[in-house]
Amino acid sequence: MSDVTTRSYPHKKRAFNVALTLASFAPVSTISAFTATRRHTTPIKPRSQLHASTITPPSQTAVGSRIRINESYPGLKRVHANPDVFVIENFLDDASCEDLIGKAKDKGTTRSPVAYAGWTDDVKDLLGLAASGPVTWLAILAAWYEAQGDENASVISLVLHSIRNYAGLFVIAAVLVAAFTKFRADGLQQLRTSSSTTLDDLSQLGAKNFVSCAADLFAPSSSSNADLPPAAYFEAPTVIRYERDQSLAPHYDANRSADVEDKNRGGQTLATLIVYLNDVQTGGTTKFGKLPATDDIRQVKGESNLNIIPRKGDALLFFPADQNGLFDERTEHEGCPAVDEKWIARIWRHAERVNPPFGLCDDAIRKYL
Ligand SMILES: O=C(O)CCC(=O)C(=O)O
Ligand SMILES: [Fe+2]
Repeated sequence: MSDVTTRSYPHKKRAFNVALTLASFAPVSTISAFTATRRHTTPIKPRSQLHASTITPPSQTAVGSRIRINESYPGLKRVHANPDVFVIENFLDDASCEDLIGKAKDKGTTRSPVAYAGWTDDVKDLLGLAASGPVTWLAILAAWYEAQGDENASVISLVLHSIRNYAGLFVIAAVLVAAFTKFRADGLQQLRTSSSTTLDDLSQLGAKNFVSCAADLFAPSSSSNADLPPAAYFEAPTVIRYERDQSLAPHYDANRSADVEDKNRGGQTLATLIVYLNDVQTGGTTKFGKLPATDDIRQVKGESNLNIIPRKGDALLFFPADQNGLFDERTEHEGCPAVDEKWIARIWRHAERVNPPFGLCDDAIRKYL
């Protein structure tokens, strides 16, 4: 069932598929699940994508190959193999990093959204459960109770009363399910405390350079569809600011299954590209709780998990799902609590074209890239 992304958070389970992906989250997102506004989640894919979990993670099915990238991209360094995680040294120059921060400040950042991806499935499941079980039995029971003491009660009137009761109880169940879903979404929002904004104006230096470098990096994976430029698969860059103590809880950027919500934004998230926009001395590392430490200089020392220290201009690249969209459990990651202020910019590369308002518009891609 659902994932809450920034996109999906791990404590999730199918029985109540109430779970965070973004999600990321996603991602997920102005709880994008409840609004039609642009999501600059994670989500918390959400997608998605920090759930209370009684949940046993599903057994890992064989994850296939990731999408192809330009393996000779300058500065590309693998810090984990299978699943592949790369850092890319000096991916963006200082001027681009500063421009991204400046434009995000000018536009203003708002609380980062967490997408409760899969909420439609949850609502369907919960309503189905209520309708087939308690609502039916309560309706019949209430009709039977009403018939007590009425000598003229017939089977037909019992059936009619049951139907009437069923309709009333179903409406009550629907209201309760809606309230529960809203409560759940509000809870997930606590998992991501940063603020963010999307920058889709490719006439701006930072956004243009970020998208154009990302397009070079992902060029080989779009060569199968020559009509679509690599940037057509991107969500518009999201700039995220973490102030002291702000964080993003462990989550997945892909969704286990949130097909309805994912449709408008290019389907599954196949790659996450994060650029650190400032140097961070303390806190704010990006940690992969299921992967071992690396010997790279950006690794937090004395830590047993892969945990990357933000360095201005460096990028981090990983693949939340394989090239066929199969969710990769091993890529769970988190933005550890900030001590120094931390700024990042993120692009999610989806499985299919991402149309505006989530993606970039074709004219701008043609004109600026
Ligand atoms: O802040 C970080 O280091 C990670 C951000 C992230 O995972 C996301 O935006 O989905
Ligand atoms: Fe993420």
